[in-house]
Amino acid sequence: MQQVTLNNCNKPMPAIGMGSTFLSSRPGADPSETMKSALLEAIKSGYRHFDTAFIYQSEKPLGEAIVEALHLGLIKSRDELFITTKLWCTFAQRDQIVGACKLSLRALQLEYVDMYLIHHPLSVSETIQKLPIPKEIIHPLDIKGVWEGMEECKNLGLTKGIGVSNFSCKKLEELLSIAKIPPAVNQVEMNPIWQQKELREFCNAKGIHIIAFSPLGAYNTTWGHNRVMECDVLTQIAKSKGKTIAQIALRWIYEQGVSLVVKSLNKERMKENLQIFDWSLSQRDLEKISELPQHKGFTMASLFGPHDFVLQLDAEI
Ligand SMILES: NC(=O)C1=CN([C@@H]2O[C@H](COP(=O)(O)OP(=O)(O)OC[C@H]3O[C@@H](n4cnc5c(N)ncnc54)[C@H](OP(=O)(O)O)[C@@H]3O)[C@@H](O)[C@H]2O)C=CC1
Ligand SMILES: O=C[C@H](O)[C@@H](O)[C@@H](O)[C@H](O)C(=O)O
Repeated sequence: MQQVTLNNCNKPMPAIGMGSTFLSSRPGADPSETMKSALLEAIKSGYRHFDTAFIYQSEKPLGEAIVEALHLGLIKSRDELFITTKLWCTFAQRDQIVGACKLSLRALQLEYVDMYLIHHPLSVSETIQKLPIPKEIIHPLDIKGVWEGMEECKNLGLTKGIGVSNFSCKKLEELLSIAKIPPAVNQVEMNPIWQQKELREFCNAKGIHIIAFSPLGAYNTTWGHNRVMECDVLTQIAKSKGKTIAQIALRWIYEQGVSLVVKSLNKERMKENLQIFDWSLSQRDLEKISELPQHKGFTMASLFGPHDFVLQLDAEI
C-alpha cells in the first residue's frame, strides 16, 4: 500500500483507510458486532489505516477487532496499523481535550492513536440529547485553547500526529497563526463531484495533507447521494478501462495527491477499493473529470441545525 509522509507525525500513513460510520448501514443488525466483524474483515483484506471518531461508536469495535487481529496473527503488532480518531464537539474546550483523547484510547484499548483530529470547527456546550441542536449550545471554536489541548495530547504521547477535519481555508489560516505544531492533515469531503480545488491549493502551499471523506459520495447511506456512483462520465471511463466506477473515483482522488477513507461492509468491495495503484487515468479522463458539475454532499447544518453561524461555516468550505 502506498504511504504518505505527514508534517507532524513520524509514522507514514497508508493512502487508503477504512471508514467506520457504519450505524445506518444495516437496519436491525447489532451495530457493534457488525462493525467489529467488518473491521476484522478489512484487516484481512489488507487495510492498515482506520478512521474512527468518538461520535461514531466504532472505537470500541475497532479496538476489539485489533485485539482479535493480533490474536489471529493477522498483524504482529499494533504498530502496523495507522489509527485516526476525532475529538467530538462536546469536548472541544481547552480543559477537556486530554481527557477526551484518553476516553477514546480506553475504548480503542490502545496506548496511543496515530492521528487525533478536531472533528468540526465548532463546540457544543452540552451533551446532545436530540436533533436539531438548540443554537444556544453551539459556539464558535476557541481555536487557540483547543489546539493547545491537541498539542498537549501529542506532547504526552497520546497521539503521534494531530490535525483537523471540516476546516475551511479561513479556519486553517486562523489555526496556523497560533499553532506551535501546525496541523498534519485536514479531513474533508472530496470526490469527483466535490473537488475542493481551492482548499487543495491552500493546503498544498501550507504542507497540510488532505484526506478525502465520502470519496464515493457516501453512496447508499442516509447522508449521501448517488451523483458519484451514477455519474455518466465516470461510468464511461470505467467501461473503457475495465474498472468500476468506485475505482475511477478513488484513483482520481489519489492522483490529486490526496489520501482517502472509504467505507464498505462488503468483503468484495473492500478489496475492489484497494485495487487502484497499478493503473492510471489518462490526461483526457482527468480533463473530463475536472469539468464535472460540482455538488457538495455533507453539510454541518444537516448535523447541527441551520443556525446562522453553522451555515456560515458551511459556506466557507
Ligand atoms: N470527518 C468527517 O466529518 C467525516 C468523516 N467520514 C469518514 O469517511 C468515511 C467514508 O465516507 P462515507 O461517508 O462512509 O462514504 P463513502 O463515500 O466511503 O461511501 C460508503 C458507501 O459506499 C458503498 N460502497 C463502498 N465501496 C463501494 C464500491 N466499491 N461499490 C459500490 N458501493 C460501494 C458502501 O456500501 P457497502 O458497505 O455496502 O459496500 C457505503 O454505503 C466514513 O466512514 C468516516 O470514517 C465521513 C463523513 C464525515
Ligand atoms: O452524529 C454525528 C454524525 O454521525 C457524524 O458522524 C458526523 O460528524 C459526520 O457525518 C461524520 O461521519 O464524521
